[in-house]
Amino acid sequence: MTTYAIGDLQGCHAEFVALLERLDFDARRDRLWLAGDLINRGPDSLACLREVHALGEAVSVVLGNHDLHLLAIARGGMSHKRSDTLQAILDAPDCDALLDWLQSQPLWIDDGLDDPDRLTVMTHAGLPPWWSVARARELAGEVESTLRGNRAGGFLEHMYGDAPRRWRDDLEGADRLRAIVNIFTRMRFIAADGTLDFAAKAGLDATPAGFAPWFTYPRDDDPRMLFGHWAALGGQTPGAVVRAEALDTGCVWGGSLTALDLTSGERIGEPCQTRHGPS
Ligand SMILES: Nc1ncnc2c1ncn2[C@@H]1O[C@H](COP(=O)(O)OP(=O)(O)OP(=O)(O)OP(=O)(O)OC[C@H]2O[C@@H](n3cnc4c(N)ncnc43)[C@H](O)[C@@H]2O)[C@@H](O)[C@H]1O
Repeated sequence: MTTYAIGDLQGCHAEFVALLERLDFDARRDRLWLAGDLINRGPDSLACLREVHALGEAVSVVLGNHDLHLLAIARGGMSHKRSDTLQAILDAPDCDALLDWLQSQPLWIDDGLDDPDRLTVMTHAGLPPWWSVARARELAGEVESTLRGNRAGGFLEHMYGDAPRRWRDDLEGADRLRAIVNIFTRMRFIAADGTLDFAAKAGLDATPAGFAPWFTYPRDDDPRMLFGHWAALGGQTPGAVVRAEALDTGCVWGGSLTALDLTSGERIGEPCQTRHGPS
């Protein structure tokens, strides 16, 4: 059995299928971790969602900001954005089943919790230095149980926003859940006091003054942290002082789709077939 972690699909279905073929992936034998943002911007989000859903127990997924955006449109009354490519999902006969499945997915997955040397965690955007693994897992669980419960619609209605920009343990209600979502699914640059920047999305040469990538801050523990979300990193984590491994190599922007073999550390790439994202 081989476990592979793959970065943001963003509707790049042809590349996803080609990558699985290149890996000789067998759902009866192998396992897949997907870093979220399965959909949006790319050409075939519906096929991506169906493909991942059909993999059943062979796949573990964390939710990304674009996955939550789809849920917010479908079930939180939010509006489409101009660059969205989500309509085919909303019009599909199996839309409800796909969305029910998506809404039940976690913000966080881990393996090897009982062994600090083997401990591997995955979230869409990363793990901030101020949360231990146990604390982060617990906080992800607060959002996951809300999404699975009867307050999900209200949560999705109030999920959007950049405030509060800094985590506090005494945050409550919608602010608390929004802060957790923003940290796990939108974080890139943070300040030393824990303030998040939501404006900068390019590479490290555009680091805003007073901020630094989340993986350049030390932690008290040393988990292996897999994340997607930040396409401009191109799969690199320059300056990292923790074990952070970037998986989003910007397939939708003309880059490639990358699979990381979690045991050997080998990276296998499938080039973008057609540049899909808006310029
Ligand atoms: N609580 C909440 N509040 C608000 N929104 C919420 C939310 N929860 C969910 N959302 C959703 O999240 C979005 C905001 O998230 P953000 O993370 O703020 O922004 P994004 O533009 O959607 O980032 P994306 O996920 O597409 O990342 P990528 O690196 O691929 O792309 C980012 C940029 O990188 C650039 N890029 C890609 N490859 C590059 C490269 N090689 N070099 C330089 N730039 C590159 C691209 O041009 C692109 O502009 C909202 O639009 C909303 O839909």
